[in-house]
Amino acid sequence: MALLQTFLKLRGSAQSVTRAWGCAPVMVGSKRCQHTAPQDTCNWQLLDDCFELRYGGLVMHFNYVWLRDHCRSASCYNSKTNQRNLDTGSIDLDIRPTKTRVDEENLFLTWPDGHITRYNLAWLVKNSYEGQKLSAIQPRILWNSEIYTNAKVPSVSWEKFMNCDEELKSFLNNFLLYGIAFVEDVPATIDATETVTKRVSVIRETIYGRMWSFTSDFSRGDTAYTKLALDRHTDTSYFQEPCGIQVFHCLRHEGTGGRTLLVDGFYSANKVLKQSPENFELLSRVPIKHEFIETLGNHSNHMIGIGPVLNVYPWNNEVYMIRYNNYDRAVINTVPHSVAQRWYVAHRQLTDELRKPENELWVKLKPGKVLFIDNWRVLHGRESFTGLRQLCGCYLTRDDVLNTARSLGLQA
Ligand SMILES: C[N+](C)(C)CCCC[C@H](N)C(=O)O
Ligand SMILES: O=C(O)CCC(=O)C(=O)O
Ligand SMILES: [Fe+2]
Repeated sequence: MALLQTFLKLRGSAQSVTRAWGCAPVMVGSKRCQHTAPQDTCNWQLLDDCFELRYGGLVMHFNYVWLRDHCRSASCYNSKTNQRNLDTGSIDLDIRPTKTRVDEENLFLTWPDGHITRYNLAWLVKNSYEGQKLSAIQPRILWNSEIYTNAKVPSVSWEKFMNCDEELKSFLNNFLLYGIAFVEDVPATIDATETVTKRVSVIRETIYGRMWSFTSDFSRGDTAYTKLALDRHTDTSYFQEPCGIQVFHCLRHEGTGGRTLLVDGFYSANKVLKQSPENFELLSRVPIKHEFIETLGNHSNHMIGIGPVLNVYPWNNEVYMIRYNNYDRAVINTVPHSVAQRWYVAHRQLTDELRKPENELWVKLKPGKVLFIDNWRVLHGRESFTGLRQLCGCYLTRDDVLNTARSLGLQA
């Protein structure tokens, strides 16, 4: 199936991408000049408000302050620490190069004070707005139940996972591609769950604790602590920064039901984008509130998170986080009545997609099987159950998981 081989990314229609600081496409004026590099593959011209470079099949536009600001010379940039030395505040905002030259691999710009900046052309391709737009920040395989099942994503086993970096890498690679990943044969204890988790990254302590373990004892003021079914949702939508990763390990269940539901939120978001860019836009622009109010026993918490259902990178409309929890969604008072109806229509379309049976992946968590969920992408839920059921786990900080992935050479 083509979908399996393709790394899909979510991208908006061209008109919904706003370019606040675009360059003027046509140029008149005395500074206009055209040059061709020796091997004829690189063309450039100094336009009035930007430098235009044609190279590597791309037409790129660079702001002049940007070109001064990103100088990688030793006095402007510390390549040992990868930090900028140059004081951006001291650049003349009307700066223009006094001399421009291109050889096979480099662009040389001489600035009014005589300083020379050398840019490798391939570096410019990679770091230009136009070049960046071509590649997704995060390659992903969007899935419904059939796609995920057919992919036969291998689980890793505890022994190997703990001892072999290649296993950790392939686990993280699958996690980044699909938003879920499993480790099998983990001892059914909170301690072992913590150990397996710490192999991936840093635990995020929250109002629920660091490592948590819960049963249906209603010890906290939330439906999770009951035997009731829970429809698909993301957790901690009421945090300004919802938790990046959720870890689940079912330590015991003597009873029926209690299966876990997983749905790829980005797959559904992509369907909305394809069918109705206007609805996608509403879900990515209109901010709404989620809230957790707890007054139970000695727990007193009031959390509020505000943001759109679909969080997208503004420069390419790639979705990076879905915030979807109908239980915890607060009173909508951030939306004028003229938008409310359209927002509900858009929300309904997303809900209909998320609820399609073919998008549902059901798994029964058993002792030994630890599930990692990308809580910014994959929704989880559960079937109602009977009997004693104990689930333990924790949340992870997202930055640190991505950091581990990058340190192993993965794109994240
Ligand atoms: C996972 N753990 C049981 C600790 C907390 C559950 C939090 C549930 C909450 N309604 C939410 O969606 O964030
Ligand atoms: O009980 C479960 O399987 C999951 C409940 C839930 O949604 C949660 O704890 O976040
Ligand atoms: Fe949850």
